[in-house]
Amino acid sequence: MEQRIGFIGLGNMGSAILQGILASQTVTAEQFYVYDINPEATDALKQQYSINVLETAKDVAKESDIVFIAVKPNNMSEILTEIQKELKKSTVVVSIAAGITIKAIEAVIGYDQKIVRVMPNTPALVNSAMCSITPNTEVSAEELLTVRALLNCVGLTEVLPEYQVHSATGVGGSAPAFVFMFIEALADGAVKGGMSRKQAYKFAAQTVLGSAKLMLDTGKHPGELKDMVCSPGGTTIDGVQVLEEKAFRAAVIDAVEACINRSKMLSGEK
Ligand SMILES: NC(=O)C1=CN([C@@H]2O[C@H](COP(=O)(O)OP(=O)(O)OC[C@H]3O[C@@H](n4cnc5c(N)ncnc54)[C@H](OP(=O)(O)O)[C@@H]3O)[C@@H](O)[C@H]2O)C=CC1
Ligand SMILES: O=C(O)[C@@H]1CCC=N1
Repeated sequence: MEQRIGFIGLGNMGSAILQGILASQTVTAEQFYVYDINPEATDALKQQYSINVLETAKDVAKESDIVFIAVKPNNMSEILTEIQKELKKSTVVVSIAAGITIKAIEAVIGYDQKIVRVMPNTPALVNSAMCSITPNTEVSAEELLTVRALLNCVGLTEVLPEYQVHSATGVGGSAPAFVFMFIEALADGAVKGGMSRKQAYKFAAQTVLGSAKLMLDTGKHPGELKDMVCSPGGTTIDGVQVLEEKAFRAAVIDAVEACINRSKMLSGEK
């Protein structure tokens, strides 16, 4: 890939995507042009990779063929206003901000600008992200392929209509936080039973990883896979009963729904 890739904002998510792409070796470090208002965010990356750290967001916009904007949603408007005049017509602007619609971005940088809205997640750092991708009508099939190829370097991608991005935020963008809470809780249970904290985290994390892989690789329904674990009169079914009594699944559904509602609120739909 020969494009110059820009990043404005290199916090948790921006740096995870950038480092994930670098690890895939599809793009060289020299092809990256980056800026973050916080020098600490770029200092660490600069020490590790020979990326181009620029002085302003405008400079990044000027240099890039594809520019990722990875600042918090409430910083989006100021950044878009700042870079708007520097964008070439051919530049593809990729926004990963939760709750910021393509329409809202177009309203600032122009309806003829190429925009791709992405909802990624932090497993991008280890090449295991799940990203939704939504282009506006200015983006050609070839440009969409290029952005998708970049994101495929950091995990799996699905092209979605924009109304589904709220759900992608709940089940993708935000969900790693819920999974980490689950892993932490699993480990706490094992520690309660006498296992060392270190071993408990290893067991819990590998069990979540392995279970997810089992489902993805076999294509089996999660209910069927759950049933395969529950031996009649065995240990697991007792645990399943406790989770049902404590409304585990209802709590998870409500958590995802809360993310969806917040995403709708941020985008002015609610
Ligand atoms: N974290 C996640 O798991 C996910 C995040 N997202 C989206 O990604 C975006 C970034 O989130 P996240 O990485 O968590 O946030 P962070 O706060 O970790 O990163 C944002 C970075 O942008 C910097 N920044 C703020 N203002 C500017 C500016 N004017 N110019 C350049 N850089 C600036 C921040 O600096 P400072 O800290 O000094 O303000 C910070 O380093 C958000 O819009 C979020 O919705 C999407 C999916 C998942
Ligand atoms: O919490 C947030 O708003 C961001 C978007 C999805 C994950 N983190």
